[in-house]
Amino acid sequence: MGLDPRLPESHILLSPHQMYAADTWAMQNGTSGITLMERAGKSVAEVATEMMPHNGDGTIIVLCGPGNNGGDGYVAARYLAEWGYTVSVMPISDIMALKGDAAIMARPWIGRTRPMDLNALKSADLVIDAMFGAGLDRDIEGDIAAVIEAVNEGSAVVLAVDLPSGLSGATGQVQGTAIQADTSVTFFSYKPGHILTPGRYYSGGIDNIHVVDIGISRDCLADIQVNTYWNTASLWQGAVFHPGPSSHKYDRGHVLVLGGREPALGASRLASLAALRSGCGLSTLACPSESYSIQATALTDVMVRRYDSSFGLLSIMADKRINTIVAGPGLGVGEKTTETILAVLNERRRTVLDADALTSLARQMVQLSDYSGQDIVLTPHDGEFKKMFPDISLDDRLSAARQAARQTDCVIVLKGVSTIVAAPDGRASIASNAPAWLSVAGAGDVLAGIIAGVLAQGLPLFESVSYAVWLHGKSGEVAGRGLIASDLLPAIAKSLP
Ligand SMILES: NC(=O)C1=CN([C@@H]2O[C@H](COP(=O)(O)OP(=O)(O)OC[C@H]3O[C@@H](n4cnc5c(N)ncnc54)[C@H](O)[C@@H]3O)[C@@H](O)[C@H]2O)[C@@H](O)CC1
Ligand SMILES: Nc1ncnc2c1ncn2[C@@H]1O[C@H](COP(=O)(O)OP(=O)(O)O)[C@@H](O)[C@H]1O
Ligand SMILES: [K+]
Repeated sequence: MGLDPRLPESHILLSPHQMYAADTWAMQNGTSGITLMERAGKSVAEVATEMMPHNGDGTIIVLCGPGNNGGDGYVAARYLAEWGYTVSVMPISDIMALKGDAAIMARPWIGRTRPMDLNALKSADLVIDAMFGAGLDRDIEGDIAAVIEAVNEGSAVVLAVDLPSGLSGATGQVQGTAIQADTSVTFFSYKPGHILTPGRYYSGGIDNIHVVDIGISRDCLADIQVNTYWNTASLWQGAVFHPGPSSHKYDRGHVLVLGGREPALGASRLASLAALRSGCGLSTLACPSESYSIQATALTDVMVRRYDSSFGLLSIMADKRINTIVAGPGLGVGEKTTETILAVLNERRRTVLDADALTSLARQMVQLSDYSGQDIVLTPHDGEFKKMFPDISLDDRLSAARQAARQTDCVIVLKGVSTIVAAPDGRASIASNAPAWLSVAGAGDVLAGIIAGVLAQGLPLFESVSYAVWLHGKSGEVAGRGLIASDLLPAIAKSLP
């Protein structure tokens, strides 16, 4: 079982560097490194027993690396041997070169230590991967890569200690090659690499990543600048708006969606309906005269207005109750769209820029940072991101989203399997709840509408956008396999927390 996302602070993610700070804090406040390692290794052994036949049959091999991850491995091997399992250690480096806590923990190991044997690894029942964890600092190559490949090709069930070896805890990327684990045991908190993809899959999937308490007090967090979060209820539940008995629709905001011309008329309809479903009080779709009658006929719950120029748009926006704008879905790419967006931005409402708006802005190189201090959300998928930020590499998506947020002073929603929300102040959330079948035409339009519908309710920006991304993923799960974008609309209502 993974961590319960409703637990307070379960959303905190610590990078490997921050985790070192937490370990150090614990050691300076009375818990020795040996004690932490003893608890870490014991918890690994406990999880291992759940992965083995209960009659004690089967063989376990513990692959031990040159650092403290290897130290955890020696402790786990000792407990498993004590509990009657057939366990051996296969070190991947010279045992005499072990240092510090790992050297101390290797000493009491009196069980079988065997030389590297790839065939034995392939046919073991369980392999415990204690090669590298937080200390991975370069790509895996050569003999160690061959060990990893043998484990991945073999039939053994694999338990990773802290992180699958070869996986970066900071980025979720594979460095050279990585262990494909069935289960992982990590300490104190998840790391970003467990939630980001592909790291989440290498770690065994979110339900198979155990977070265990090794006695580090939460007080350490006061000294660590936590700024990365798992996008779950514990992050935003305090910020979600629950209408009270006397609440009125005007308390819940009014979203204006800018619609365009054929052939993408459905996109803006999806966004305007998604906004309503997400709890805003009113939703209006403004569209050019030529598409007015089509949109007005298609929509019952959304008000439809016409505008043919920026001036026309401004007269609609003279209604100050309109507090959130969505521009992009079906709007068309070009100078006219850029002009419309600039007119909207000057009105200083909360604004979601998606799809065609992003492509248009990328072509015109508008300085979004000129609108600094305004609540603007950009929702690029990878293609749009590359056009908007050609100088930012997407190899490390978390850093990329953060960099773009800083550069534009906007909130960036970098869409994908693990959608990232990054704020200009450095905070970022990573979602893990979107099912693969959410990737359908129009799903992005629905997301833009959900974000606007939540933002219209006036709650804090970063938490609101993170919540909206979660709600979108949850709606995909509720709508189920085979969904089309419009199926998400009724599913939003069923997914509201
Ligand atoms: N006292 C502590 O600090 C605790 C540490 N813990 C464990 O310690 C781990 C971190 O320990 P370390 O900092 O020693 O780091 P690791 O044990 O993850 O690895 C560091 C060692 O691996 C080598 N290395 C890194 N990348 C390599 C590559 N690509 N190819 C070959 N060699 C490579 C480094 O040169 C170094 O010798 C955590 O992941 C966790 O499992 C836990 O026991 C809890 C307490
Ligand atoms: N493999 C995947 N698993 C889960 N969600 C995904 C996956 N691929 C894409 N998504 C999500 O699907 C949505 C697609 O949005 P987008 O690319 O804008 O599509 P469109 O423009 O057709 O509406 C985004 O919310 C994205 O995060
Ligand atoms: K490991």
